[in-house]
Amino acid sequence: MFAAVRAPSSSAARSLSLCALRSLSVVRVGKMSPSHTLPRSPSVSSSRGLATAVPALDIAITSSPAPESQPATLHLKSGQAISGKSFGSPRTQFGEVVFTTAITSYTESLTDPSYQGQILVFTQPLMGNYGVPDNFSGYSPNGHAEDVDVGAFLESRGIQAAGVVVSDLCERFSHFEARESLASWCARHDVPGISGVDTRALTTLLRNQGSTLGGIVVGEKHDVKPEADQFFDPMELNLIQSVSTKHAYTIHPRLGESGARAHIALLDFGSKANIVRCLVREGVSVTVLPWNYDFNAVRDRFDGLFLSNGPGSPNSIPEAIETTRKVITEWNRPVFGICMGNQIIGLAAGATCYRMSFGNRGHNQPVISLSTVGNCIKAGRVYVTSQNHGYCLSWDHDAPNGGWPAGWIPWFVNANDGSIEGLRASPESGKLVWAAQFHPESAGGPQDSHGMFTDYVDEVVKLRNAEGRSVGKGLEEEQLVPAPRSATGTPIGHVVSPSTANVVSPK
Ligand SMILES: NC(=O)CC[C@H](N)C(=O)O
Repeated sequence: MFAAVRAPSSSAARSLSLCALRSLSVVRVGKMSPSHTLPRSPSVSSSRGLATAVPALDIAITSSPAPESQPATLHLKSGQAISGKSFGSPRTQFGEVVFTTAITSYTESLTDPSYQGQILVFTQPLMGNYGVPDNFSGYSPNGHAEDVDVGAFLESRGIQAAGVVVSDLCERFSHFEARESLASWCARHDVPGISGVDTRALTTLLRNQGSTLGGIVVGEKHDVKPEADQFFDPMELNLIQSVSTKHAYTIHPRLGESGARAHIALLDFGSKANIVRCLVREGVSVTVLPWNYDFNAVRDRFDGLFLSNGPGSPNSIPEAIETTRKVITEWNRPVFGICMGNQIIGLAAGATCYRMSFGNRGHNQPVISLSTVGNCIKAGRVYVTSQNHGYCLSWDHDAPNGGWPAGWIPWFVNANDGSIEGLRASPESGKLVWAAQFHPESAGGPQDSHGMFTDYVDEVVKLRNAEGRSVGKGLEEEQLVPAPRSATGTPIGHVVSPSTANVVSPK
């Protein structure tokens, strides 16, 4: 079944270059007629059904060649091979092959730094149909000022996945926010893709055999099986250090620093931008810290700590586990973790983590809440969630409290596979620590659990008021770089200039 899957033939894609006059950055777009201008309507209906003012952008289109599509084969280390044709960057790339059942939001998924090192297979057959927006067009669909800092649409500045596998690649995209095709976006970010693959059959294979290494091989010798040592497991690397910010910076809410309800520190393991958007929209200032920042040296300058998502294995960052252990044993302010953050809090609390057979990636993962917390999460309810993870906290059914130390309880379980989907400090422990394995910030995905951000920030503000503290002042000016304020700034989840200030040295 996997030997001879063929891509439909098509003429070589013509591509054009698109010059956004505002930023003077040059990007390529897919099939369009050369030398014309795309005007932006001053007022259109947004994808969320709201009548939204859109700033007019004149986009000049000029011809320029796109990478030619070439024969390509996806080789799996387990021996299977599936042929198709290349798109994006015409080069060979190895990694872990994982699948997502998400049917939309390929732009958000591909810019999620948690996909570093992974070749992402989309089970949904048609990909690329609504193109790719300009993250820094200066336009925010919901009119949020803070989108200028973290970008309006994407989860980081570039494509983070190592490669892309699709069934049908749509080259004639259509969406009022689209600026280029999926193929030209991948080419611009030097990311290889393969189309014409029966991704549903491939997914069945990946589900049956579990976590699988593979490589997209492009060009003349695409069908020659790579040597065994060319396949490598990215999960053995510290991927977090390459995606975490290298310096601390602060983003204030719309009302400015003086209007902030609290000041939260975010340990950036490869944070999705929407975590920052969700926090800032709750009216707090957020200081984004490198993954190995010595938070304990500055913790009392903040009202709460947030631990982000991130790529790779949680065991690759023992320094962060140790920092977190100190935080949750010595500090009594609210702490929240998402995905990698959940795993780090669990390990710091004394639980263990395992690599799942094929992980949970998609926007339709049901989780059952085991306890009521705040206004959003009620015990016994099912929440449909967005997920992207291959590791999970262990739970030993034969051990007291699942093998977890006293004072820690599971918060959610997955309704499909029974895996642990979050933990919290028990109410009796007096600690204010919660974490979710899934992504309440979504982007993309259902927003059932968005209210967890409101509940967390409310808890932070409640404690601050109860203790009579004023809003945390965050880091001193000289410990920060200026917050990113433009397309040339430093968006979340992207490598920036190095700084060694207050960073724990890796062993
Ligand atoms: N989204 C995430 O934070 C993923 C965490 C970790 N890399 C995993 O795969 O389990």
